[in-house]
Amino acid sequence: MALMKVEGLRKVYADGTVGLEGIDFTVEAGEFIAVIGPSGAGKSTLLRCLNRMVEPTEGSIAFQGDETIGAKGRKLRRIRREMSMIFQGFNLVERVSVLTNVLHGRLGYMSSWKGALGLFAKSDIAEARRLLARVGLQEQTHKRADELSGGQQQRVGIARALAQQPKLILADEPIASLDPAASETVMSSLHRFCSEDGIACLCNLHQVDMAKKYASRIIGIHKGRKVFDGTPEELTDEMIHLIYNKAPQESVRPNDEPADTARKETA
Ligand SMILES: Nc1ncnc2c1ncn2[C@@H]1O[C@H](COP(=O)(O)OP(=O)(O)OP(=O)(O)O)[C@@H](O)[C@H]1O
Repeated sequence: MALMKVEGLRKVYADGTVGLEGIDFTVEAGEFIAVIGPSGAGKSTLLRCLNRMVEPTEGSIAFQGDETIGAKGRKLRRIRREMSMIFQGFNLVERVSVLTNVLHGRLGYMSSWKGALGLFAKSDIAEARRLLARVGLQEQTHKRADELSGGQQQRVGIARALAQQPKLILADEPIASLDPAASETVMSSLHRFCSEDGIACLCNLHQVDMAKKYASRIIGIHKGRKVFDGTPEELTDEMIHLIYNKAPQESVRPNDEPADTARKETA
């Protein structure tokens, strides 16, 4: 069984803007997938629909065999804690310590009153410290999050995501705010930890070179439609041009389904 199976995913925003149209793909356990496409293509909408931060309009998202669309209460909480999110703007609580930010990754496993009071278990604190050492930030443990550089803050974001013990990490342009050196550190850390822990990752990226370097599979989106799904080797210059410059229905298959993909989906 695939870790995630997305079928016919469609999102139309309240103002009528079509964010996604007929998206189908599967994610296998441990796969590292980059999602690329021009600004406004629907990359963020896709990731946010997968964990229901954005409510999909139509379609199906099966995560570990459970339908995510329509899930509520405990079921939604369980789905979300096994699907961590990493954000472009880090989304740390700036005024609290680095350690506490990592511990926030454990909130989905705690009762809401314990979480509100910050009553973390000793084992969670030990694990958060271990994760901070893993991302090379043990010396920053007690600093306020906003005292760290952007690259360091994103490594806290990675440690927080790992604290959730997820099966899937959704990373929405994790390096868009970082300089080249910090971008490399963040991408190599994210890739290494996912690989070591068998975590799948869907990573939105603007940088095609980074997608080719780190992902085993690349999904290309143009105007809300999937126009490419293949390996880095299959992502030719022609395909890159297609993803970034031409609407599939205009350029590849007039009056037909979204452009053919370099690889057929496996169920
Ligand atoms: N809340 C919203 N209401 C209406 N339209 C929206 C909303 N959020 C996004 N959109 C639109 O949906 C489309 C897809 O946007 P999305 O942010 O998913 O693209 P993206 O590929 O992530 O872009 P970028 O790379 O610039 O972040 C765009 O046309 C965008 O303007």
